[in-house]
Amino acid sequence: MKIAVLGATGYTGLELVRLLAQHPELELTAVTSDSQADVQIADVYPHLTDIVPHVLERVEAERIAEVADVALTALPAGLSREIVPSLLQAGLRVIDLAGDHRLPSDLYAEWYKKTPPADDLLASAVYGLPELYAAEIANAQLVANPGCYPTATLLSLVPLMQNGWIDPATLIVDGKSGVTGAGKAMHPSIHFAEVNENFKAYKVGAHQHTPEIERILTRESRTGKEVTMTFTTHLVPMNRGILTTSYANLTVEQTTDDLLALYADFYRDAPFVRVHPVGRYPQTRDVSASNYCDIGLHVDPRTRRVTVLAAIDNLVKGAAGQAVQNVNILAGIDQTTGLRSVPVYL
Ligand SMILES: NC(=O)C1=CN([C@@H]2O[C@H](COP(=O)(O)OP(=O)(O)OC[C@H]3O[C@@H](n4cnc5c(N)ncnc54)[C@H](OP(=O)(O)O)[C@@H]3O)[C@@H](O)[C@H]2O)C=CC1
Ligand SMILES: CC(=O)N[C@@H](CCC(=O)OP(=O)(O)O)C(=O)O
Repeated sequence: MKIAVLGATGYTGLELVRLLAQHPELELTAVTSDSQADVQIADVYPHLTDIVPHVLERVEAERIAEVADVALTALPAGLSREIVPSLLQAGLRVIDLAGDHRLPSDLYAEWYKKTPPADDLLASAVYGLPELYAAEIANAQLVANPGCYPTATLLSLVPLMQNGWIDPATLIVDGKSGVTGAGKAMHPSIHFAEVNENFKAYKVGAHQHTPEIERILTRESRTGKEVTMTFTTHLVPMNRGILTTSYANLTVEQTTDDLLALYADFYRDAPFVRVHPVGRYPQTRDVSASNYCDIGLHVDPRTRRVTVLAAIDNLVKGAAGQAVQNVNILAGIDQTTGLRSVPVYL
């Protein structure tokens, strides 16, 4: 299958290029950029010298459809919405890494403060979390690749939601992200001096991933009751990685061992989810540059609350790796193809 990466000069786009350059069955055939059009990608990013020969081009749907079967859009929110319809019309299948096709139009307008895509397009988009929706992804024309925080949060909470073992009204999620999560566009709040030797919350009560997480948890909830949660995101002075910590009251008398057995069973066929044993908890270093999501949990017998932790690499399982996993599913090949790389511990 031939693949085009739109927004190849951005952080997730570059990660897509890296993964596709070493993928045994997918072929990278086009890369786009607006600011660096007509320049060889290796001249912009010398680490790609002698590895990726492509010249960056401007987005032109018909031309991309001539050389590719699938377009991966690693573009800013709002821009994907403008470009995706022309890609679909040109006959491409699309995996959108931006948030534009993950929410119904009212929630998108409210949380992204942008004009939403057309309702029929949103209705046709499949939410691309392979551990839950692989069958739907396989036949999709448009896949909405999940957000980074939602990937870690959903994988760490869905087993409990499906079984009704937590009270969703008590759910609190803390997210911590490395700085590449914000993309390469410079903003004063992510200036080196603002981030280095500092730790701060951001978008408190206003993070755009809140409705994405709540909707999928509601869809997967045993009771079907609408889930609302408290969600607070924090910026960590490191390049890659997300760690989420979720807290909720248990509705059952289960122990840590019981819950871990549930998770082990739930993810028995999920090659990228690793459930830690009792007393071991995920850390970002264990998943860095890999497509793994590590999960660990603890039931506090004093409070009857569970703490669930998950770690992912925001650029890989939180974006580009998950997108390649989704392409593998579209292509009908093993979903781990090209994604089995060992995490980079140091
Ligand atoms: N970073 C992360 O961890 C995650 C990001 N996402 C989402 O994925 C998308 C991409 O994110 P990220 O890679 O971080 O973003 P970046 O800001 O790093 O990259 C954006 C890309 O879009 C291109 N671009 C910007 N404006 C235009 C334009 N007008 N026309 C054509 N191309 C344009 C840029 O190319 P150039 O500047 O060369 O023109 C660049 O290649 C975003 O929607 C983001 O929210 C999702 C999950 C995780
Ligand atoms: C550290 C940091 O700033 N991270 C970004 C992640 C953005 C993102 O992934 O945006 P969409 O999923 O909405 O496209 C944030 O928290 O907004």
